[in-house]
Amino acid sequence: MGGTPTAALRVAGASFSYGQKPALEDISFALAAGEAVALIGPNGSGKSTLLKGILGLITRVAGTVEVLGESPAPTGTIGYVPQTDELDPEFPVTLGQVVLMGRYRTLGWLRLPGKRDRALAAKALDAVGLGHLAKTRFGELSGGQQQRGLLARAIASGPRLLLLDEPFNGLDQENRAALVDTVKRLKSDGVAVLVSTHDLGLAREVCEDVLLLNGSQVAFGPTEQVLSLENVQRTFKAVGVEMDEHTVVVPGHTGH
Ligand SMILES: Nc1ncnc2c1ncn2[C@@H]1O[C@H](COP(=O)(O)OP(=O)(O)OP(=O)(O)O)[C@@H](O)[C@H]1O
Repeated sequence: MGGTPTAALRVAGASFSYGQKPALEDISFALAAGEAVALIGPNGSGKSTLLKGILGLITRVAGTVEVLGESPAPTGTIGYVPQTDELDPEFPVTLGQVVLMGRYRTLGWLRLPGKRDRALAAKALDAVGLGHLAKTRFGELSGGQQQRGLLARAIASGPRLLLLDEPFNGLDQENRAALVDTVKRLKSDGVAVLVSTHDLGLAREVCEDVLLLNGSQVAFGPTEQVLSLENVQRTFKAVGVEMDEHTVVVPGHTGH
């Protein structure tokens, strides 16, 4: 038969807008099953906008977005982990209940979660190494544990494409290592991962490709090739930008 295999995600000439002028313009890239793409750009460059645009939460004013060759995405195929600072810290539920919520979309409104749903939620929580905290109130967990809990919620829904919005911000070494491990395992199970991050180490460690953004696409391609100092300087539009193993250092830029 031959031909190009269907990408988990294919974005072509896509622009997204909150109102008058597009917030993000002319994005084109593809992501295969079992692979990961890192989205890298300064604050306000459009990383969250792209993830929300792929989810259909923000208006696409040009181009196409296909998930598993279909548009709109087939129901239940995308998992999404937002930034934790978008959460209500008083969320009055346990970690186990948060993860079980990952099953609701698959279930639809009329069925209550059954034994299989509970087993899948427990398995997802174990996958992020937090099975022992299932009964802890979500708001009492550390930021890193909450982030891992939200990842478990997304995993419980059985996604083929996982969108992660800066999951590594402010994580200690233990939580970071646990997240890296989980992402690697998901990839080996065939899940495609699109992750926005300021962590160049993460991009190098788990992402085959990098998409550099600043209101529009600066570059896309294999990680080592695209993450050059010249490209990163163009993306951050700053003279004197330096890179070390993990971060982009921009003079006068506070980052997160
Ligand atoms: N709800 C909104 N309404 C209008 N404009 C918005 C909204 N959210 C974001 N924007 C604008 O869209 C552009 C891209 O923002 P976005 O949040 O996607 O960037 P980001 O790269 O995710 O930033 P950060 O690293 O700070 O999370 C910015 O110019 C921002 O001001």
